Amino acid sequence: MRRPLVAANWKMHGTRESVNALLAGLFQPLSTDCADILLFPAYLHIGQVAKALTGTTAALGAQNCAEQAEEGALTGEIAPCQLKDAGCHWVLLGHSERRLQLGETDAQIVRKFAAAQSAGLRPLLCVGETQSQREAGETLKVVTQQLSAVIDVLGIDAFAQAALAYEPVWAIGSGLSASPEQAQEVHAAIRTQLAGYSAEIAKKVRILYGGSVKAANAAELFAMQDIDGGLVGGASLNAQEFGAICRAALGS
Ligand SMILES: O=C[C@H](O)COP(=O)(O)O
Repeated sequence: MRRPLVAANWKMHGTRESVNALLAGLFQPLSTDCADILLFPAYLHIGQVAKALTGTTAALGAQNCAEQAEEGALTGEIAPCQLKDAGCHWVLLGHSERRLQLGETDAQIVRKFAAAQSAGLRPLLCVGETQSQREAGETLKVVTQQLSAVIDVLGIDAFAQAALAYEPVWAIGSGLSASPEQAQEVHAAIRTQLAGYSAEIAKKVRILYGGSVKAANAAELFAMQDIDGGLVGGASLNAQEFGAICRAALGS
């Protein structure tokens, strides 16, 4: 049985003050044993969130990292070893906003994945198709290619400590979630692809769904066999809403 994981991606949101208010509102979900909870604040707020999470079981992650594990002369970048030092356990990689708006390639994502792991961070790799790819019937092809890009270079063992998030681009921030059946179809395909390399890893790896997850739809999404939790954007900026999503994971 896979323990549910609910992750909050705060993206480029928040001030020191609003982050403190959000953390205060999250005190109850963070201290209730309903799911593994993971917060991805903006880089600037990592220290502040790390301090607030002391004594809770919640984990901390960064939304991105540099392509090399160690520090060096690379202006404006943040090395995985620095994230680890700041208290991060996880790093989000391959989010569609980075792939599509910043031109991040599979090759870069693979280098970040390797760098993160060698610094002791666990990657949460995002995959997902655009609206036009879905309409062209290319959903499974796109998602399996994004996953293969990592497995082909780093091998299946790279997923022993990692997690995946299926995030259909058309569902992100749109209010239009994939239906539980649409999401389950892709999650099952991802697990089957992993099982082609290692049945053990396929069984263990958590595959989160992301894309307009809210309190109102979380329970039905998390009830699906291969959906092991959520990667929550907008709704994670509201403590009550995110708390309800975490509680929904308890019933899954
Ligand atoms: O990383 C989170 C996803 O992009 C989902 O965002 P959303 O919940 O605002 O649709």
